[in-house]
Amino acid sequence: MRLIIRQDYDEASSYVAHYIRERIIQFAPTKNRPFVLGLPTGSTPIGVYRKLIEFYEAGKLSFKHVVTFNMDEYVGLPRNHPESYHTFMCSQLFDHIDIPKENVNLLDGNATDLDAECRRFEATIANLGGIELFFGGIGPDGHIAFNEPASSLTSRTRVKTLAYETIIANARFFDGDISKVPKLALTVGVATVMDAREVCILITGAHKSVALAKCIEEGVNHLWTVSAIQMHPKGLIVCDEDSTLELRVKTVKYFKSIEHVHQSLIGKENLGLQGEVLSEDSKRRRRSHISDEGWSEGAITGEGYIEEGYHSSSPPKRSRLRS
Ligand SMILES: N[C@@H]1[C@@H](O)[C@H](O)[C@@H](COP(=O)(O)O)O[C@@H]1O
Repeated sequence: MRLIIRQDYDEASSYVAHYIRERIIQFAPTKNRPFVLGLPTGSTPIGVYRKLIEFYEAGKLSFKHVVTFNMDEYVGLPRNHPESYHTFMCSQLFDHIDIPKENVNLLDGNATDLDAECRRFEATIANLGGIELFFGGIGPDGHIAFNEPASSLTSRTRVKTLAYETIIANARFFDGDISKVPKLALTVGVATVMDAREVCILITGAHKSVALAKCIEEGVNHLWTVSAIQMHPKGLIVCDEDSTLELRVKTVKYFKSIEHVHQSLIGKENLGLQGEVLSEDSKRRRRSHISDEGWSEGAITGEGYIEEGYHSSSPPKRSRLRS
């Protein structure tokens, strides 16, 4: 798993928006081979959506061949209610980009058969060959989508009763009135998110620092459902400085040092270890390694070696460098 730490909310959001843009462009989607993107709601992704709209307006990104799946939706809230996730997604993103309406998938919280609606959603994802990149946020209790504490880590899309903490947290969107917050939601499961080929979670603010620490420094735990990302082969968490408050200094330094090496390799991506110009094939293999989970198995930089995240001047015992 990679942890990218940025100074504040804006910088972290910008990082994620660039990441999504890059992935879509690299994928080169077409009508028959669309890029399938999972998306969250909440206040956290707003900065990312703003940036994606900017890319679209500047002609730097098109969503014509992007298919989206949203993580969750309240049960029983009219589709056009100002706080429905449907309304949120249209006003924050879909109304401002060139995504075809038929490419947008949101759970219907007013379906007469909610279980059938959840099965339909999973089947639609499967028919498209799965989700390429799932972008998500978390609640302060470490829940992902509406997978509240103690949700099964193998869960799929289903109806969920909201935790009292989540109802309180979301009351801010309902005039601060807990009684107005729906108590049920449809949500993708933890496994639905983890099945995506890449998962990118944005975590910002001091109020999420305990959840971030549980997710990074402790084991996979159903009480902090986002911690399932530890089992993902391509998991990325992007956070701001405030959210790192509960992390150990060593943990923060470790991930920052990995990123430092990563950056220096990207900057030197045309050169081999001895300064030789790399073949296209080597560059491609190196790029795929660079975009991988990290460098903890011992990677080499121009400045020296890094083993398990710490700089050293002697070579690692087991180098996994591929170019
Ligand atoms: N179901 C959503 C989650 O998907 C979201 O991650 C969370 C955090 O919201 P915010 O980004 O506003 O903190 O809110 C809700 O619970």
